[in-house]
Amino acid sequence: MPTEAAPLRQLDPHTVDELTHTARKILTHFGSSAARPELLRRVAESATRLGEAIRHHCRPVDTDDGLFVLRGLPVDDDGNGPTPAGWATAGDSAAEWDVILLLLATAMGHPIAWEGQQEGRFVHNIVPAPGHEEEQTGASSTVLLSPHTEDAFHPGRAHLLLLACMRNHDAVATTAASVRKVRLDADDVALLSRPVLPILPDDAYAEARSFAGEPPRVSVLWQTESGPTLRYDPAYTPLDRAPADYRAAYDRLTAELERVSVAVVLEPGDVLVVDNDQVVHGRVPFEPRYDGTDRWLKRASVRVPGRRSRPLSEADEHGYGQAALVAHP
Ligand SMILES: O=C(O)CCC(=O)C(=O)O
Ligand SMILES: [Fe+2]
Repeated sequence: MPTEAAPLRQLDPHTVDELTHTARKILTHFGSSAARPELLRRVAESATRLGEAIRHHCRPVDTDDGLFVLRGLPVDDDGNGPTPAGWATAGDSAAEWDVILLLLATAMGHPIAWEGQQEGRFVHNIVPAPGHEEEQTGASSTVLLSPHTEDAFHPGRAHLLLLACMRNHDAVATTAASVRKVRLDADDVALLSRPVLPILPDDAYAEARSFAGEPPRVSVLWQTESGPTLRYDPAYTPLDRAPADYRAAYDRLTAELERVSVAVVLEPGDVLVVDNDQVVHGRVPFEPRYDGTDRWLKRASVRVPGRRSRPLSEADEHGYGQAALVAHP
């Protein structure tokens, strides 16, 4: 898989100062990055005052890569302390970055959280966790995290995913594959645009996995005015229930996504912004260190108001009883 330069949006020093000072002020005022309604309100107010440069850097993805990297923000490696041993104990580790991500997310749309994931936090900590090495979740390490749409099981899933790198000593790559680079014949596209199979909730959602309702069947591909979009998570798609021709088309999509996949090695301070309708992302396997110096990302999810990138029928889905919490809608 080629390590390709992702489109880079380099922040200038003035913009970096503006963002970090704003975040520091908010954090000092609230004492914690835990996203209480008052903090989210303050973030929303502050975001409207951010300068034109930030707004420009936070514009939608504008290439078929379906992603970009914001670079230039500082990470205080010593000040951040050890990499948390799991999201549950992360607390206010690198809390200033939680606020920076919320500001960036707010400049792009509405940050969202899930009641059922990481205790409803708006910014998740992605770290390898003992006992979870082989899962298909962000807490895994020794297995390939296969390409997926984030929260593919849910109609309220993010339009944009922000992954900020705090630490990545072993240069472990995030993978990304854009549906806009995939070549499929018209029959495959037609087949995969039909709602044939459901996408079940992933292991990060304990409650949703025991939801009693009938799983809705969903389209994997969807055509929009600006090009195709996708909703894809093979690890949670019961492919054995589909007819052979559908499975074959799905396999060809998988092979194409593999062909166009790129490896993005995030450096501390990088914020990878992925369009969750155009790009599936994953991560290569790695050996966890479990010594406080492990790879450490922070993740925020964004809904973009008014975006029309998905089938209207998604509005009827139950979302397995999971509610997305939307900040300042
Ligand atoms: O660890 C990564 O690079 C990506 C993990 C992931 O899939 C996620 O955080 O949603
Ligand atoms: Fe993910």
